[in-house]
Amino acid sequence: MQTQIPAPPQERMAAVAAVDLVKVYGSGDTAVRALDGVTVGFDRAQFTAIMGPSGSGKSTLMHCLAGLDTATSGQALLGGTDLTRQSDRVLTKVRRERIGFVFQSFNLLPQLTAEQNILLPLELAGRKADRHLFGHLVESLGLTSRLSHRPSELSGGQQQRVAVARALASRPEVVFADEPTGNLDSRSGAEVLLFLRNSVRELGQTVVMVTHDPGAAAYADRVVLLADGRVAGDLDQPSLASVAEALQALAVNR
Ligand SMILES: Nc1ncnc2c1ncn2[C@@H]1O[C@H](COP(=O)(O)OP(=O)(O)OP(=O)(O)O)[C@@H](O)[C@H]1O
Repeated sequence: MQTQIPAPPQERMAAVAAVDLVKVYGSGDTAVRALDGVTVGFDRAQFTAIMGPSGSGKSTLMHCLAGLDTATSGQALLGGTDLTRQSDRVLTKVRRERIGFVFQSFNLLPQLTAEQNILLPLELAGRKADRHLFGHLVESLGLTSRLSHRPSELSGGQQQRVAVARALASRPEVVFADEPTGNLDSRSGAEVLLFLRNSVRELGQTVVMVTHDPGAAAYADRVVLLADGRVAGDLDQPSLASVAEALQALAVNR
């Protein structure tokens, strides 16, 4: 008799995963193997930082996992969806409806108010805002009195907090943050990182962040280290000291 192997329960499946992911830019003598067989999973309701030396493939990995770039081979899985097999039309829909983005440069629309910026992805997806979640995000990000302001009337820290609210307002399966504190002073940066960490703890949000800053990575539950397009380390409950030490070891071994 054949034994049926039960499928893994949904909650145990990684929110996002790369399976033997390869990305080659260009061809022939000038080809660059930016990802060289990366296999890694990012659990639900966990805050993971991706770190590694410049050129190690951090942005490429994030872009492939977010459907912003296509891998050469392997799988980029969001829930059960392999993004490497989807059309541009489907990828646009996936990015709009299932992923939240926070970029270093905020990327707010200058002609819209903070509130309009926060609600724009929901509007584009034809979905109604969850007013309770909206209220919670705005209040805990300290934006209540800033909702009618345009980005030019906000500080960098406030603009990034609007971008964070925008990323979370649709309850996406994952928030990808690319150097979210890169343009912020240390206090504003800490506010954004604390909020991201709380959104994982309190809202069960999954967050994957690329950063160069060991201090920022220490807010995460886990740090995945890349070197030369491969996974080169994995730290649970990282501290500033353990992250700095791991990065130092990578630099020495290069
Ligand atoms: N569009 C592209 N065309 C050709 N090569 C590219 C392209 N984008 C990235 N690369 C190369 O792929 C490799 C990985 O780049 P990637 O930007 O993913 O690294 P990174 O770890 O994010 O670097 P950094 O920390 O400097 O931002 C590098 O060698 C880079 O030069």
